[in-house]
Amino acid sequence: MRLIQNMCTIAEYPAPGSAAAAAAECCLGAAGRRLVKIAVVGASGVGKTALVVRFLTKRFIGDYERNAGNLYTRQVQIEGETLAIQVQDTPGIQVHENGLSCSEQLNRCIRWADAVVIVFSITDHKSYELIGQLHQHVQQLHPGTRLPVVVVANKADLLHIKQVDPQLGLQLAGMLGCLFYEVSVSENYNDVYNAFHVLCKEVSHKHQPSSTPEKRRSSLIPRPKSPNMQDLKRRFKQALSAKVRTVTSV
Ligand SMILES: Nc1nc2c(ncn2[C@@H]2O[C@H](COP(=O)(O)OP(=O)(O)OP(=O)(O)O)[C@@H](O)[C@H]2O)c(=O)[nH]1
Repeated sequence: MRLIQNMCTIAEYPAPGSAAAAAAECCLGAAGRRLVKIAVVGASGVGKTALVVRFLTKRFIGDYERNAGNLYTRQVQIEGETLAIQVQDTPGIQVHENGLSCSEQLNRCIRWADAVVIVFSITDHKSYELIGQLHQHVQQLHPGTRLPVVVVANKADLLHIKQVDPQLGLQLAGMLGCLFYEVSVSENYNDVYNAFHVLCKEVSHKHQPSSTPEKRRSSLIPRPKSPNMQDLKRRFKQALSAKVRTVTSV
């Protein structure tokens, strides 16, 4: 859903891929911040907008209108480094008899992302059933790489009307190789923050070069041989040639 209330703390960005979004990325680049792009996906009504807004503003505002797909930005500190995060809220996914129905807009958002949050609601079994297919779809749109994904089970405060045991979400996430968070966007900010934070950390580590050019260069410089080894080799050769000489002289 789209946020109705005026949120001055959130910088709202146009859709990914547009000229304005590219300009926004350039600005962030110029500020020298590494950029982490996260898409939030899931069935309709599971609380995607509420989750994004909670993460960005710490507030839960229960009143939203249908989501047109907004892009927001904020900065976070990950292991002493300030990263710029762009979070793309997406329209709810529809399910048809023959599987998922993902619009081209949604596919563009997923391709654009460095990481994905897949949300379901514990009060909606159908939203849980989507997770597997959605995860597969995300990975198909990123061939040749394993995109970091976190599965979020939302509305943990509504236990009296739950249709899915959060434990099932944990098991499924484990099978898919994803991180898992059970949250109540309405009641708990910390869990929401942790879900995004851990994802940013994973992306940040993934993008970190395994070794710096300086390290690589130094590993190419041959190490000086141990004088003892050289000495040993010389003595071994001498002994060998002496033996050869004795053999040929016989
Ligand atoms: N009780 C409770 N309600 C929640 C929670 N999170 C979201 N909601 C409510 O669930 C409804 C749907 O939330 P949205 O954030 O609009 O859901 P969405 O996934 O963005 O929906 P679409 O835009 O249709 O895809 C709203 O009325 C929210 O107030 C939660 O943790 N607990």
